[in-house]
Order: sequence, then structure tokens, then C-alpha cells
Amino acid sequence: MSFSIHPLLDNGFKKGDSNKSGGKLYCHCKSNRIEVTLGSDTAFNHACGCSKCWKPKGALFSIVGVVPVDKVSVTANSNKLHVIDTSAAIQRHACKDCGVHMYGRIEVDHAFKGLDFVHSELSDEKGWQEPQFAAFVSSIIEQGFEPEKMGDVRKKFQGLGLETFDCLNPTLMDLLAAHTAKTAAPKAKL
Ligand SMILES: N[C@@H](CCC(=O)N[C@@H](CS)C(=O)NCC(=O)O)C(=O)O
Ligand SMILES: [Zn+2]
Ligand SMILES: [Zn+2]
Repeated sequence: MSFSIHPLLDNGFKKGDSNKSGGKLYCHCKSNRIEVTLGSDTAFNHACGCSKCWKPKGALFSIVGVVPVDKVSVTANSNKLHVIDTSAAIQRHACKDCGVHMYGRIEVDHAFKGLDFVHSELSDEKGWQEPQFAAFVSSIIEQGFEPEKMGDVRKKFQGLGLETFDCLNPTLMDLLAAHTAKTAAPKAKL
């Protein structure tokens, strides 16, 4: 295949360990690495094709999941963190030197507020929750991927047992919509 969806997915992946209770994430700097300590495994871990999520070099997709904010702490070199786009819903805190995103936090009113977005591949340990689905798949076209090859990309995910979506999966889309319904002006019930 002439593309890599992600180095940890290209050749298949193992299921995570259901007893996994967290671990440490490190940025890619050779020295003075930023260390983030997670007090739990991720939930909703998934491949994301959007342009905003951090991906390893050469990969078409990011792998990203969520953990409760109170389970996330920066335990070394926090001075190297900066928010890459302060106008985004997800405030992605990245290393100023190597560019790796350490955690993404939502400060505005949002269905996912209270959950931080993290990349468990930044850990040296195994056993993290395996990806559950692929999101924002068509978004890779916006970053230059040839539309003609999208069938191959979707087939690759299907072969791995991962459903593909062009936004988030139905569970997460329903949560977003329910939040919108709750916060929008009252409407007649359907
Ligand atoms: N097609 C767009 C999609 C961007 C997008 O909506 N990303 C999703 C998935 S990470 C999101 O929730 N973004 C909120 C944010 O980045 O603040 C792109 O690739 O840039
Ligand atoms: Zn770094
Ligand atoms: Zn994304």
C-alpha cells in the first residue's frame, strides 16, 4: 500500500488491557521532555483524519482518545507547553520545541468539556485502549490526499475491524447533538 494510515495500525493492532489504569506520556524532545501523567486509560480512542490533531510523521491519521481532566497532570517541563490555536474548541497544548500535542482541553461550553484529548502512543507502555473507529476520514482530502484512493483507505480500516465516519461516530455525534438541543432556545418536541 502506498500510504500509511498510522504506524501503529498499518500492520494490525492488539486489543488493550482492560485493567490499564494510566501511565506517562512524553513529548519527542531528546532532552527536557515534557511529561504528562494520566491517572486512567483513554476512552473513545480513535483514528482522526482531521487537520488539527497531532499525527506522527508520514501518518494520514492521528490516534486520539479522552481522559477526565482531573486524571491529567503535567509532571515535568510544563514551561515548554503552549496552546497552538487559542480560537479552537479544543485547546491543544503542544511542545514549543518538538511540536507534539500533549493534551487538548475544552474550556468553553461543550458536550465534551471535562475530558482531555490525548495520544496514548506518547507512552512507552503497552496495554492502552485500542482504537474503536475512524473519524473525519474524508478530511484527509483537504490535506492533499488523492480522493481516488479513499476507497483503499476505507477498506484498510474495514480490514482492521474499524468503522469509518466523516465526522465522529454515532455515540459521540448523539452526545454533541443532545448538548446542542439542551443549550439551544426551546423548541417544540419532535
Ligand atoms: N475538516 C476539518 C475538521 C476539523 C474538525 O472539526 N476536527 C474535529 C475533530 S478533532 C473537532 O472536534 N475539532 C474541534 C477543535 O479542533 O477544536 C479539518 O480537517 O480541519
Ligand atoms: Zn518536545
Ligand atoms: Zn481531529
